[in-house]
Amino acid sequence: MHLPFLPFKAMETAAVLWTAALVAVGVLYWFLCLMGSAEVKGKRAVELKMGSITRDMVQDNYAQYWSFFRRPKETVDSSEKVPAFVDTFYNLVTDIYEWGWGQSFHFSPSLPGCSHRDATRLHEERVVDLIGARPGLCILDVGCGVGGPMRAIAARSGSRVVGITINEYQVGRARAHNRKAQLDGKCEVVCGNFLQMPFEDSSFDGAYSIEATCHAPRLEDVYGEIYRVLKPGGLYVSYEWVTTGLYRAEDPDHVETIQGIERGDALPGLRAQEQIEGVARKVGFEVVEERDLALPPSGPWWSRLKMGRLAYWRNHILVSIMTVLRIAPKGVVEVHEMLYETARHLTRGGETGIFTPMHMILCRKPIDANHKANSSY
Ligand SMILES: C=C(CC[C@@H](C)[C@H]1CC[C@H]2C3=CC[C@H]4[C@H](C)[C@@H](O)CC[C@]4(C)[C@H]3CC[C@]12C)C(C)C
Ligand SMILES: C[S@@+](CC[C@H](N)C(=O)[O-])C[C@H]1O[C@@H](n2cnc3c(N)ncnc32)[C@H](O)[C@@H]1O
Repeated sequence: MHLPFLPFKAMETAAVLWTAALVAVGVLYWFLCLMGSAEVKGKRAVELKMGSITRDMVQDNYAQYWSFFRRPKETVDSSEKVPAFVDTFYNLVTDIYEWGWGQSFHFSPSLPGCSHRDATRLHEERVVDLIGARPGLCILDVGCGVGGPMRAIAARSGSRVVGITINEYQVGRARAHNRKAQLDGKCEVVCGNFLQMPFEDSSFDGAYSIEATCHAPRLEDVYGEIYRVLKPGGLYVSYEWVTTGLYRAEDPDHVETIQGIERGDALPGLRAQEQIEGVARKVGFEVVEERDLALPPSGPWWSRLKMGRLAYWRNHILVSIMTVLRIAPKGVVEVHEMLYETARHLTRGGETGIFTPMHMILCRKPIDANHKANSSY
């Protein structure tokens, strides 16, 4: 009487097992391939590469980077090697940034009721108004990353934008994004060092840098180059990473936070807010306006970092699984851990108010600059 019931039970169990297996495969696929892709889709977890570094060299490159930027600030500061290590840094982090943050590698004030994506775009479009970018002008993006800001600024203003980055891998990514966004007619990307730019004197109508000049060992070198390539009367705006007036060098917590930011972001040494204006004037600029865009009424720029904590854990599990499966090269877990630590220090810097990534300075190259320069020789 019970005989027909047994096979039915076995079939039911098998069906349950098969369904569970299928669901598990589906969840794994979703976890590995779909989830955690950048806000503007383009990078997925399974596509993480380490820039132009070959798989077997990732761990070595990370070790070299870490031992260089862990050194006392005074020895990093003056080193001629900084641009090469910054290049290594971006080989290591570019894909992780795109995957976990998007195509714009900077912060923005959080705005109530506004998505991160919109807040980012508005922070970028502010540049258009500040430097008066418009159709027919050619604008320089100093330290352009993979071109998120460049595309927003070209689309909004109608200007042609030329970006420069030291990292060859970013050049390839930026050009691919430009083509995909059908902005390759307006946006151009060049690989080079912003301390010695491959551009003619007085060749740009305007210029901007978003969270990039902090990588220069001496700010006067990059500001001097920007001054050189700008046309007289041209405007330049920069969003600078600086310590604020609340920073106390005698407070060990402050020092630990700032050093943590420097180590994890390839910075030769953060400058103080009040130094920026003097450097701009020293190279010849007139300073039109200077303001910390992080101050109220702006919402906290670090809230996006805090909200992302759960996602960082998921990402940590993902990169660990992918390293075990040999999909990602060895060393990615360490790089990811370094970024996690950096996010902690950046958040602390924001919460204590000792650090801002958006000290805005707007400068003009004097209209009679070339005349002045010629007559002084
Ligand atoms: C201007 C610079 C970069 C600023 C930011 C774009 C990046 C600073 C710290 C980065 C991140 C920290 C944590 C990562 C997280 C652990 C990972 O799972 C996903 C990516 C992060 C969120 C990553 C994204 C970019 C940053 C916010 C510097 C270099 C001058
Ligand atoms: C944090 S990213 C910001 C990128 C971009 N401005 C954005 O907001 O998305 C800093 C950029 O500066 C570039 N950079 C740093 N040092 C450089 C140098 N010496 N010459 C050229 N580019 C440099 C990096 O390659 C990177 O593209």
